[in-house]
Amino acid sequence: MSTVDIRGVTVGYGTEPVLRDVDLTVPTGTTTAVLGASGGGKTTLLRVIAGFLTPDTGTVTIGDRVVCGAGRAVPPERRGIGYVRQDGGLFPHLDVAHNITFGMPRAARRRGDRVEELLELVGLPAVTATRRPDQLSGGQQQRVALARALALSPAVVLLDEPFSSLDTALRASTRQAVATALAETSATAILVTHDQQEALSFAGQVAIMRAGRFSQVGSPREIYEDPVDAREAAFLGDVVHLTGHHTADGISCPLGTVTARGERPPGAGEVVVVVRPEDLSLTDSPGCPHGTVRDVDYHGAHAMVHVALADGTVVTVRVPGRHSPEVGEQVPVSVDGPVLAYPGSALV
Ligand SMILES: Nc1ncnc2c1ncn2[C@@H]1O[C@H](COP(=O)(O)OP(=O)(O)OP(=O)(O)O)[C@@H](O)[C@H]1O
Repeated sequence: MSTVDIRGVTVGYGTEPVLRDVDLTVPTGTTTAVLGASGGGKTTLLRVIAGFLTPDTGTVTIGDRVVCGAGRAVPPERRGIGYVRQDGGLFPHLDVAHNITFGMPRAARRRGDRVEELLELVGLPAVTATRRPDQLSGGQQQRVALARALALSPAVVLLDEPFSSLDTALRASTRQAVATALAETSATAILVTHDQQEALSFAGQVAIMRAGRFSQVGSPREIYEDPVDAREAAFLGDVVHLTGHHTADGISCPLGTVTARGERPPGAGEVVVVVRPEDLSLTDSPGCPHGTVRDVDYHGAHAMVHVALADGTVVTVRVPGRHSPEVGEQVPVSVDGPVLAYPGSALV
């Protein structure tokens, strides 16, 4: 049983802390994605968990063992952790089999079927074993890197942006293979990424890191559908930001009078109304505004339709690609899903 528990971790490289009083619990056998902008401290967190960096304060517990803090510092090789780096970090002069068995005790290395077993686990054919890294695609190299990380049956696997160098198609298939392999080994995994789609689709829990702190930790749906503020909503996906005002009937905004879910705090004054383009539609409803299609970004499966409403506000509506209207058309815009509201004024 290897829950990873991080409590009150503060750490930096100089005078300024990079992580400030960070808490995170990753339940045993689950995957958490740490999502954040570049430079936010994601890799630093992995380094602390792995034991490459000692925090100034706080503790890291793996299972029932405190691995750092409270006067203890278990060295990296004794933490039971597998680490997959952004570039895979394979030894270029060794074939795949030797890359995978590199850290294994000699007795285990002699058991030839372990390599085959690990290759199968990450979805690679047994013939791959004799190839060198430069004879593999980027996605295959990342799968070998995972196989190597899993070779010692670690309780915890840390993945530092392992898919970021791959192109879109390879990225999706490699991600799927890695997710399946992790599920089969029941390892507790932490994936660091700055890709929102990757975080939402890969992990059971997503932790948003902003300036060295977690601004929100929750399931992918909680994070996407109920972000803590307007900035985080925009970080997680496309949004329409509008200024609204409280009235007796709800919040009045350019889309009409709407009822906001999850307003923080509920009450008075001006608010930022946040709605996702997929929660708007080009259909008529009582009291809905109309506008003129100003521009259409066609993406095949869907299109982003930019509509200028009568008061000059421009909103973006996501529609199925085959339903995209022509520029200049007059269209209604209805709210078709949840609306969020936060204190303050719309961001521009
Ligand atoms: N070895 C180091 N010495 C000094 N500063 C460092 C070191 N490593 C990282 N930093 C600084 O710490 C901050 C956080 O870096 P970190 O690599 O943890 O961020 P990140 O969220 O993983 O970013 P990215 O997504 O770009 O990899 C950055 O400002 C970075 O410049």
